[in-house]
Amino acid sequence: MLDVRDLTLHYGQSQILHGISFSAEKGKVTAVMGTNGVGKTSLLKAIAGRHPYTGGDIVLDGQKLDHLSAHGAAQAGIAYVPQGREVFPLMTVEENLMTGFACLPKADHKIPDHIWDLFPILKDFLHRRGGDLSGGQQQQLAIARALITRPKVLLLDEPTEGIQPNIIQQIGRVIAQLRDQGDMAIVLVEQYFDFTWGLADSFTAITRGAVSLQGKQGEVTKEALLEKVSI
Ligand SMILES: Nc1ncnc2c1ncn2[C@@H]1O[C@H](COP(=O)(O)OP(=O)(O)OP(=O)(O)O)[C@@H](O)[C@H]1O
Repeated sequence: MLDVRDLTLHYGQSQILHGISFSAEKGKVTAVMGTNGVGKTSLLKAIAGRHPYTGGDIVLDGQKLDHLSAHGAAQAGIAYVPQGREVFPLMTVEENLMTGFACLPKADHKIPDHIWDLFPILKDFLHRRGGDLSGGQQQQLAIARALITRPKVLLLDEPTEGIQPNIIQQIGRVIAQLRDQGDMAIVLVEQYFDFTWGLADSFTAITRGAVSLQGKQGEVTKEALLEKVSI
């Protein structure tokens, strides 16, 4: 279980996050929502060790993660699928996947078979360059690369952005399947409201860097959430 407690973050003098708290449980999808620029990506970057936070705590399975580096966060079990995917364009699908090995002991440097069950297209395109894949295929590759690290927490930043509807459905099925396996907490930052409403078990809405609404599915209404995350 991931606990984010009273997290603050600044870019220089400018404060972006004003004390964000939320929990993400194993076997659940926890949605973080909000309009453009409220700080969702900054929040994920802080959890993933990609940007320093200025206050608060990040706690994983009861243990405080003390301002870890990106590598340290990955080793601790936090996998991050960034907005825009950051697939290496000149490396093959296989090489992109192998970059996930960096935080694992050598004995675990093998692509597990369940990756091909989740994303059969990646097996077909194993030797194709990342940059030659479609946006949807790159998103699948980015999620697969994150899963290679055997995470306890999977952070997904806008996985449906710029992706055609049939692949969005497929990505939704993969997220549901990973949730149902029950061994990881999934944090989903997403602006596609209906996709998120249909998938998430709990919701945290952020407005101007602070939590404006929070609750489990069944506790918050669609209308109240829509009001907080619409422009
Ligand atoms: N490296 C940076 N330096 C300075 N300001 C930044 C930096 N990155 C983001 N910001 C600013 O911080 C605020 C929050 O940005 P962030 O990307 O976290 O928001 P977001 O909710 O993820 O937005 P989007 O939905 O557009 O991705 C914005 O005002 C943004 O301009």
